[in-house]
Parts: sequence; C-alpha cells; structure tokens
Amino acid sequence: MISVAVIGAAGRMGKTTCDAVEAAADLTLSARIGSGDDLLAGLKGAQVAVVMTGPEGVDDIVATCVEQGVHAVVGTTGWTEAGLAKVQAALASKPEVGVLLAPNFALGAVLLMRFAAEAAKHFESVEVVELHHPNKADAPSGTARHTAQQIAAARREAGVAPSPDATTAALDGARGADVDGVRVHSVRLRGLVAHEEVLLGGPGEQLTIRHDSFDRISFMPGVLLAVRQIAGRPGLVQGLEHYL
Ligand SMILES: NC(=O)C1=CN([C@@H]2O[C@H](COP(=O)(O)OP(=O)(O)OC[C@H]3O[C@@H](n4cnc5c(N)ncnc54)[C@H](OP(=O)(O)O)[C@@H]3O)[C@@H](O)[C@H]2O)C=CC1
Ligand SMILES: O=C(O)C1=N[C@H](C(=O)O)C[C@H](O)C1
Repeated sequence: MISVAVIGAAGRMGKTTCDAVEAAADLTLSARIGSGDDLLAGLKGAQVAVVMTGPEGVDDIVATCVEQGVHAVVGTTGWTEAGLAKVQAALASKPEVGVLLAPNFALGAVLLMRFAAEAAKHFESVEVVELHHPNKADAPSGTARHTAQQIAAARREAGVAPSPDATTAALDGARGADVDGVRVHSVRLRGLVAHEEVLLGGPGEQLTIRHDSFDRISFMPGVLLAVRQIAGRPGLVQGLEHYL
C-alpha cells in the first residue's frame, strides 16, 4: 500500500486525483490538503504527495515535501527558473527523494509531444496552439512550453532553420509567445478543458497533430503511474515521458 497526500485537494485536479487514489486498491489517501491547512501535519505518514495547486508558492510546497522525505508528483504548471532552483537545492540534501514535474499526465498529450518533435524535423514551419478553459491561471500552458522546447531541441539537433516569418506585428502578442524560437498561441474559451494543436507546414502541405482532454479523468492513469513509480526514481525529472 502506498500512502498518498493530495495538495490542492479542493481544486479541479485535486478532487479528481483524490477520487482516483481512493478507487485504487494499492493506494491509500492519507490527507486532503487545501490552502488553509497545515502542510507539515498533512504530510505526516505520506510516502507520496500529489501536488495540484496553482503556480503561486508551489516551489515552497515541493521543497517542503522533499525536506520531509516525501516524494512529489507535481502537476502544477507555471514554474520559474528560481522555483526549480529551490527544489534542486532541497534535493541536494535529500538525494533519495523523487520529484516529477509533469506538465501533462495524459498519455495522448505525451505522445503528441513525441510525434510533434519527430515531425518538426521534416517541415519548414511549425507553430503551437494551446486551448484551455478560461479559469486557467498561466499562459502559455505548461504542456505547450514543453512541446515547443522538445520541438526546438529536435530541430536544433537536425540542423533545421527557424520557421520563416516576414511579418511585423502591428500589435503586441499578435504572433504569440516565442518559446525557444517556436511561436505558441494561447486560447481561453468557456466550454474547453485542455487541448493542443501543433501545426506543421511545408511547400503545398500541412500536417496537424491535435490532442484533446475532454475530461480531467484523462490525466489520472498518468498520475497513478507516477505515484507507483516515483520511489524508484530519485532526483528531479521533468516530463512523464521519462516514466513511460
Ligand atoms: N499536469 C497535468 O496533467 C495537469 C496540470 N494541471 C495544472 O494543475 C494546476 C491546478 O489546476 P486546477 O485544478 O485546474 O486549479 P484549481 O484552481 O481548480 O485548483 C488549485 C487548488 O489549489 C489550492 N491551493 C492553492 N494554494 C495552495 C496551498 N498553498 N496549499 C494547498 N492548496 C493550495 C487552491 O485552493 P484555494 O482555491 O483555496 O486557493 C485550489 O483548490 C494548474 O497549475 C494546472 O495548470 C491541470 C490539469 C492537468
Ligand atoms: O490548467 C489546466 O487545465 C491544464 N494545465 C496543464 C498545462 O498547463 O499544460 C495541463 C493541461 O493542459 C491542463
């Protein structure tokens, strides 16, 4: 039995995670931790924490998990370099603890990133569009940043030139954000959950790779897989693809 504390338990992802943990025969939900709760008390007895808070203060939460010897499976996006450094510093004193920062736990999204990185080596142009519900805190999405970074790395390694672009934007933001040289566009629309398209263009053709999460249950197989594996994967890992 693995005992699991969920941090951000009252949120959209937190609630779905608590349900998934409670439904799993090999896991036990040791604590539901919300924003007003005592984190140290909530972590007592937990082997793994699943962190599904917003971006504000998430670095301190994960560093506290590490200091307490609790492995952290983290879905929260919107990480800064300073936040990552704080977690790395905590891990330096507890190298046996595992931290997984996974911008997307849906298997289809992980595969989209892999396929997009492969395809981007063969097309002149590539841009990323992410589409989410309007309550999302951060932009671009963690998934889109991770996708763009993987695309950029694959194109660099293959010696592909930057996507051609002769446009001068008349308004700030008209061409989206620049993530490692890849344009990323963020749509926020009532009715959506989490969606992403990678558009790839070559002379006379286009390839579109799209993933849709219609329900937050799509993230749960990845969350549970990570909870089951993390004790055997010490240190900081970024991306669920490293667990598959
Ligand atoms: N990796 C993945 O596959 C996925 C990641 N996400 C990411 O997960 C995160 C959460 O998303 P979502 O569930 O939609 O957001 P919500 O706003 O619905 O939930 C966040 C929850 O965290 C709580 N919270 C905030 N600060 C703390 C704290 N210090 N301690 C404990 N709880 C806290 C909030 O409580 P309060 O309201 O009281 O502040 C709220 O209940 C986002 O960063 C999102 O991008 C989302 C979907 C999939
Ligand atoms: O906030 C969300 O909803 C989501 N956040 C993650 C992200 O930023 O990529 C994962 C998924 O897209 C849903």
